[in-house]
Amino acid sequence: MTGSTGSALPTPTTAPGRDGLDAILARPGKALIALDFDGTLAPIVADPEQARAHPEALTALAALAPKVAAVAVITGRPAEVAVRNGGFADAPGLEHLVVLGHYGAERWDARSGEVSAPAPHPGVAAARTELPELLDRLGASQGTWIEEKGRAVAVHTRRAADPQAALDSLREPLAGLAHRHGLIVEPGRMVLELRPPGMDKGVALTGFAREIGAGSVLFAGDDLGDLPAYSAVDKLRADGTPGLLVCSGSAEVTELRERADLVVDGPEGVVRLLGTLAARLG
Ligand SMILES: O=P(O)(O)OC[C@H]1O[C@H](O[C@H]2O[C@H](CO)[C@@H](O)[C@H](O)[C@H]2O)[C@H](O)[C@@H](O)[C@@H]1O
Repeated sequence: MTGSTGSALPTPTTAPGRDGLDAILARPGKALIALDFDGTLAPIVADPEQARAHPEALTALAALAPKVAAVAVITGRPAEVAVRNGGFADAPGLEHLVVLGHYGAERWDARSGEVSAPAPHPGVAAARTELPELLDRLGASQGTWIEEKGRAVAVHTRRAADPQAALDSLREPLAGLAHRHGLIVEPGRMVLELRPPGMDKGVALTGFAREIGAGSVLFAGDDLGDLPAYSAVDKLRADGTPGLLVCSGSAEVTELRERADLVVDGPEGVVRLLGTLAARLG
């Protein structure tokens, strides 16, 4: 499913994907370009605090944004963290950017510079309190650590000697903890996040596409938390809105590759695609 890269626009490998790209090219002013952050716009690193947008990302986004209906970042990160690590605040050309954080529960608008969000779920505080003792009791692998996310709490294993084994050993106990406090577990790349139910990137993407009256949608992601957005694009397509599913390819996650219309080479490939699309839209 890998499309060609370089200065020519790659050709999606599926018919719906080709229709999606054709629709974006035919009526760019109706196109929504929606992008995940970590692993898609920002290369994966061991310390999430150090994750930054690819050096060419802002240039590509700023070139594309004025030519399409909207550009949105849809991320599991708190919105303000994605804005900070992405360098999105006050970025020239991105005056209308929207960042939907916490899988869409939070929203930052570049126009106002403000974040709107619902009241915190009480289960998050309760789970947070129990989590360190639970990890101790389980003898969690060295390198396992807790990320405080405000509206959620996440357990990372990327720094463990065997990250996948460390992650797998925590799945059941963390599912139990989440369940006791009315939360869900969001699995990701060497991370298990305990977060409130009721929102996902698919709901977020569909809502924003409706809000702006999108006539076509491009969504790019790399991780399991992006699958609901893939399903949302499938549904939009079934309902008559063309869409293009882009996978920011990695060796860690294969599920998106199988459903994507176009697989590119990680954030480098995503940024190249965005830049090429902007150039093509002239
Ligand atoms: O929805 P996303 O924008 O993809 O955010 C998902 C999670 O991203 C972060 O974790 C991931 O990136 C880290 C930095 O590269 C990496 O160390 C970690 O292994 C990845 O899972 C973030 O820390 C999580 O809170 C986000 O939910």
